[in-house]
Amino acid sequence: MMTQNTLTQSESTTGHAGVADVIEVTGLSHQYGEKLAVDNLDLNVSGGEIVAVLGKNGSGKTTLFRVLSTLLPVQSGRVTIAGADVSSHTMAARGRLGIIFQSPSLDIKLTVLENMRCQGALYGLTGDRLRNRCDELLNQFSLEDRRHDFCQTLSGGLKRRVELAKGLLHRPPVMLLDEPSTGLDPSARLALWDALESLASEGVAVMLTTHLMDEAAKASRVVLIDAGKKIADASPSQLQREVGDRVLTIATDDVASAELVLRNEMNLNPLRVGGTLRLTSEQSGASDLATLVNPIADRLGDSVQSIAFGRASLEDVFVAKTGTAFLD
Ligand SMILES: Nc1ncnc2c1ncn2[C@@H]1O[C@H](COP(=O)(O)OP(=O)(O)OP(=O)(O)O)[C@@H](O)[C@H]1O
Repeated sequence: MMTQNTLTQSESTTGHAGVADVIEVTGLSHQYGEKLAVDNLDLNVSGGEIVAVLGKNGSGKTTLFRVLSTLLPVQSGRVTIAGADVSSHTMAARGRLGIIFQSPSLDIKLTVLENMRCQGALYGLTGDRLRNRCDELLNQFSLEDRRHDFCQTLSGGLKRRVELAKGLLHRPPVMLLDEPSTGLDPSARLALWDALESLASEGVAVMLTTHLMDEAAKASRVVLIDAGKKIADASPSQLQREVGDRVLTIATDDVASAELVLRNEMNLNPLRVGGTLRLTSEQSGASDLATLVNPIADRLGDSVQSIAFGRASLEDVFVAKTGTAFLD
């Protein structure tokens, strides 16, 4: 039987084709009834890049992921995966994708190897080709000694590694991951990122969605989305430089009063982020933010809990671009 995941021989791909193979999204919009979830979005990912699509809950990440992974139709705009248009050449596009969903896709009653063999069969891999590819991936993800273990006995991190290995069986040039760190402990996250970096170093285009700032900060590029719109697209360090690189964070007992003092008495333009006030060089007009520390401390007096001078974070970038906090 031909399943959704089965590829015909002519549509399947073999091997990574390198940096020319990219995700190309042009003018993509997606609506659920009246709700515009993705709004005229442009996005490109080249082979060898790890691109994190970062947005708050409800910003449109999953919708974008589902359109790219061919689970939702393209309503408006164009999406190509390694040259295959997902609307007109859906099966070819799917064959060029490795997809890791947020919810685990392993059959926990099967062993690691059995899970991989099932996936291989779906992609038309059999015999020596399948055996050799399984061996290669089990080795790459340090899973050789777990190959005959039932997946229900594996930790969350190991399960994720099996999912990655499964997703790569057919050597896709593009890897899509939806919130890949969900449910992983810190060491499993590190292992996952090692695996993603090694994929990228082989020329695979890696795109992941996340609502975690620290995860996005590890990517080679961050695409920030808000209410379905792309609001920034650059490397984490470029984005941080855009907001002035350095940020003064002021924590006080009464953030509303402190904000008034800074605005009215010191002619500064702080942004309120949660219970703190943040100032970049741009907002303060001061080329050296450090010179503001003592005057602000004097003016706010005892209500100041702390004034911290540090590097801008992706949170500051989000605040600067949208005027709202990332985490409310
Ligand atoms: N099937 C649906 N029907 C109607 N509205 C939907 C549907 N799926 C998503 N939405 C809405 O579209 C918007 C974008 O949702 P989406 O799930 O893509 O965002 P997200 O960034 O992935 O959020 P989360 O991190 O919470 O999964 C939200 O306002 C959401 O409520």
